[in-house]
Formats: sequence, C-alpha cells, structure tokens
Amino acid sequence: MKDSWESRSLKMHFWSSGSEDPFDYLFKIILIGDSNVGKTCVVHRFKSRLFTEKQQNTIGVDFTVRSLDIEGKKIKIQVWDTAGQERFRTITQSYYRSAHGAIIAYDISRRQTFESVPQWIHEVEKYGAANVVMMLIGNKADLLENRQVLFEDACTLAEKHGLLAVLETSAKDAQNVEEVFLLMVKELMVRNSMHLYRESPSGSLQLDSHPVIADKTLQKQHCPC
Ligand SMILES: Nc1nc2c(ncn2[C@@H]2O[C@H](COP(=O)(O)OP(=O)(O)OP(=O)(O)O)[C@@H](O)[C@H]2O)c(=O)[nH]1
Repeated sequence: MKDSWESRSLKMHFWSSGSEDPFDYLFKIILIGDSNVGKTCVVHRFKSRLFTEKQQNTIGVDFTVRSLDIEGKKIKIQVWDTAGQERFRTITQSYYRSAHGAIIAYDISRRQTFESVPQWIHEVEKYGAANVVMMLIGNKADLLENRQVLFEDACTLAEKHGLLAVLETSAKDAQNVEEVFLLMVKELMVRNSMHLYRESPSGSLQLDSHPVIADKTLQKQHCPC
C-alpha cells in the first residue's frame, strides 16, 4: 500500500507542477483517529460533496487533493486519510512528519473513540513537526440521540492540549465539514504568510520549519466552554 501511495504522490507532483495549475500555498493535512469514526467519509464529503456508506476500512494511507480560492490566493490542499486500525500504525506514523495540520476525529456516539484522543495527540506530538496545527472534530453529529460525548468535554480537552478548535461534524449531513478545512487552512495561511510552502527542486515537499506563535482567538470562537 505504501508503494502505491508513493507512486500516486509522484503523479500528483507532476500534475501540480504544470503551468495550468499554479498555487500560492500547498498545505498537507493529515486525518487521524480511531477506526470507523468516519474519516474517509469526511474527506469524501469535502472532496466530492457526497456521502457514501463506506464498506471497507482504509488500508494504510490514502490521499485527496482539492484546490480552494481564499482571499485571492490559490490554495492547494492535500488531505491524507489514514487507517485507524492499530495494525497500520507504523505506516501512518511515517506520514506525520510532513503534515502542516492534523485533524483528530472521534465519533460523538462512541465514547471510546473520544477517550483515545489524548493518545492521538501524543502521536502527533511525537512524530509530527514542531509547528503542526491540531484540530479536533466530533463526527456523526447527526446521531444526536446516541450522543455519548458532550461538546463541552471536547472543548475542555482541546483547551488542555492547546488545539486550534473543536467542531462537531456530520459527513452524512454535510454539517461543518467545509468549515473544518477552511478554519485549518486560514490558520495555516496566517501562521505562514511570510514563509510559503514550496515544492523543492528534487520533487519532495518541504515543510517550513520556522516557529509559529499559537493564536488562540479562533479556538475561542468555536469552543465556547
Ligand atoms: N451517521 C453517520 N455515519 C457516518 C458518518 N460518517 C461516517 N459514517 C459511517 O461510519 C462508518 C465508518 O466510516 P469510515 O469513513 O469508513 O471511517 P474511518 O474513520 O475512515 O475508518 P478507518 O478507515 O477504519 O480508519 C461507515 O459505515 C460510514 O457510513 C456520519 O457523519 N454520520
């Protein structure tokens, strides 16, 4: 699986190097969290604006590219959808290092997936870049009658760990999915406005290593706890 991921990555690089597809920013966002919280469905909703009942668990890492125009800038977003299953952990961890943003997902109808969030944060801190931006999403917000996680608890956790924000999403109802990515991208733009991410001459994608100053104002807007 890793091989096929890498070959697709190379194709993406070739495509994005074409003169018809220039961009001002390229951001890599990794999606992590327990199996079956809905990561793939969230990505699919973001990319295709559709919800399809997915039958199979992700194997290793998959990725999607979408371009956005924000404030007159062309933004290219690579979303890396990782497998939540434990047996793929070694593969998925190897992709943390070059992510600019990490979205940690749990399922609001399964408490256990929320209890795992500190472990996922720890993984990002351990394997990710020093300046990675982290966000928390509580997916399956359409399953309100089965709720097992209070939004307030998620806010408390997010504040404790200095995350950018928490949003409850529904890939099924399209609730807040676009907003999650917009919030993340705008934050990355602010933090890196003086230091654009670029593709290196060798074809690998370089991560800006400049330190960033955490901005807690957005977190307050989305986390009224
Ligand atoms: N009700 C509801 N179901 C959802 C939502 N998002 C995903 N699902 C369902 O949850 C199940 C798991 O979704 P996936 O997207 O495969 O979960 P995943 O986190 O990618 O799982 P792994 O690939 O194993 O890591 C599927 O049956 C989806 O149809 C949602 O917003 N609401």
